[in-house]
Amino acid sequence: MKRTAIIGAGALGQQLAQHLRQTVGWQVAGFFDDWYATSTGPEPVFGKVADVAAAYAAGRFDNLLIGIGYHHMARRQELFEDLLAAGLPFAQFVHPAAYVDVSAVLAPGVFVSPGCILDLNVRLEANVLLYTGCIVAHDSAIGSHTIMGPGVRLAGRVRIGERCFLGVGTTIIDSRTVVADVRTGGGAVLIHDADASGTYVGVPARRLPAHSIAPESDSLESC
Ligand SMILES: CC(=O)SCCNC(=O)CCNC(=O)[C@H](O)C(C)(C)COP(=O)(O)OP(=O)(O)OC[C@H]1O[C@@H](n2cnc3c(N)ncnc32)[C@H](O)[C@@H]1OP(=O)(O)O
Repeated sequence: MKRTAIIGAGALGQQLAQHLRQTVGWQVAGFFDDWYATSTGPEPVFGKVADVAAAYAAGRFDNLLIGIGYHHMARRQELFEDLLAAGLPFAQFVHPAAYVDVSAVLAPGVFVSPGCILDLNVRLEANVLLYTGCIVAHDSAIGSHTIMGPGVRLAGRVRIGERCFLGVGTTIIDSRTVVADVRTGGGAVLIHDADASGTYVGVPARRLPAHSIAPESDSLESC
């Protein structure tokens, strides 16, 4: 049994932990968090992010997952890359209630929630997180650190860039490309390429002017 530590003891970290706790062969060792000194779950907060390497050397956990959510995409990437470069091993979690075709390729740090379906030749790059019930059809590829909200649906041959957040229920038709740093609103339907970073909403999706977007929060709290 591998003991997994989670970076981030807030809402997302607790959701990831709950899936691990209920999955045979997985155990939550504890959390690392620069803000929270305690966890709402049964496992301890071992310390801050700066303490991860020492705790690993001391044998307190076997591998890591990132529980930093869509309000902090740059931090999500930075932490993953720094810890990987420091030689920390990342887990790769696929919930037993997900279907993943044997041809799918999943990179380190990937998290696939219950109810997801990944079809033929799907590729998830490093640190991708799929919330519950996402469908990724054949030959689609999702870039590093990207998060897909509940019930996102990608048709075949869709390409998603790095650090994207696809809001709940987003649908993207086949063969479309989404560049890096795109965010979509809940229920957005992309029928064209998203060829500029920014926020896309509606049916069919339109890109919002930059001034109408709320700034990201400072807190690491994020679902
Ligand atoms: C497990 C989990 O919970 S994971 C998290 C899941 N959560 C989500 O998926 C949330 C997705 N977020 C949204 O949909 C948000 O509305 C965002 C990010 C698109 C925009 O949020 P904000 O920056 O606060 O923008 P704001 O609410 O001011 O809306 C800006 C404009 O976009 C429109 N708009 C916002 N969201 C949507 C939407 N989902 N669909 C259609 N139009 C939308 C607004 O009507 C407004 O239009 P206007 O300028 O013509 O009046």
